[in-house]
Amino acid sequence: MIEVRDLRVSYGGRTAARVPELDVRAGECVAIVGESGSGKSTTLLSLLGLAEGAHVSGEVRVCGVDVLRAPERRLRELRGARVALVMQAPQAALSPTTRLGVLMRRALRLHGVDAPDRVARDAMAAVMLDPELLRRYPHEISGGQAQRFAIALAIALGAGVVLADEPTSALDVTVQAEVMGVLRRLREERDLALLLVSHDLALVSTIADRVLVMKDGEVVETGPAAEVLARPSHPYTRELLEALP
Ligand SMILES: Nc1ncnc2c1ncn2[C@@H]1O[C@H](COP(=O)(O)OP(=O)(O)OP(=O)(O)O)[C@@H](O)[C@H]1O
Repeated sequence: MIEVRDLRVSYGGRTAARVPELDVRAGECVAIVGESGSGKSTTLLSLLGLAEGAHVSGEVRVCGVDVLRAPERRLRELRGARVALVMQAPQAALSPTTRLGVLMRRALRLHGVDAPDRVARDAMAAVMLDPELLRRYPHEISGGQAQRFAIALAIALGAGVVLADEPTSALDVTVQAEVMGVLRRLREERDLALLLVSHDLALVSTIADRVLVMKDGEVVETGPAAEVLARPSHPYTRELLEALP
C-alpha cells in the first residue's frame, strides 16, 4: 500500500528527511519514531504530496499512485477517499459551522457511497462513538472523539491506509489507549495499512510490526518492533528507550 525508495525532502537546500526504504503492506503497522524535529511529519506529509514549500525527490507509491509525479486530481482522490490522515488537532481541520453528520454524509455522497446514513452509523460504531454525536458541531466533541471521527470518516469512505501523526499526543492516557485500541482492531478487521508517527516508543511498541527510528532527518535504525525494543543497535534508540518512564 505504501512503497518509498530514496525519499529526500529538503527545505531551502537543507535536508529535513531522508528515507532510503519504507514499505507498509495491507494489515501491517509501521511506526516512525524520533524526537521533535527529526523529520517524522515531513516524511508523512510527503507521502500525500503535502509537504508545502519542500523539494521532494525519490519514489513514493501510495495505493498504486506515483505521488511525486501524479497530477493534482489523482492526489486529491488519494487524500480524499483512499488514505486517511489523522492529525494532532483534528478539530481544526473540520468546518466549525457544519455538524459532523452533515460533513460525513456530504463526503460519502461526493464519493458515491450507497446508503450514506447506514454507512455513517456503522462507521461511528466501528470506532466506538455514539452515532448521536453526528448531530454535534466539531467544537462540541473532545480531542479523542475528533480523532476517532477522523478515522470513522476514513473507513466509511473505504480508505485502506491510515497515516497518523502523533495520533494521541494531545490526549490523556486512557483516551490514548482507546484510540490505539480502535486502530489496532480496525487494522485486523479491515486489513488497514497503518503508518504511525510518534516520539513515544512505548506506545508504538504496543501496535507496530516494524519501526524506523529517525534522528536529524536520517533513519538511524529500522527493524521488527520487538527486536528494536529488545536489542536497540543505535545509541540514539537506546537513549529513546532510557527516556521512557
Ligand atoms: N515548512 C517548513 N519549512 C522549513 N523547514 C521545515 C518546515 N517543516 C519542517 N521543517 C524542518 O524540517 C525538520 C523536520 O521537521 P518535522 O516536522 O518533520 O519533524 P518531526 O520529527 O515531525 O517533529 P515534531 O515531532 O516536532 O512534529 C526540522 O528541522 C524542521 O524545522
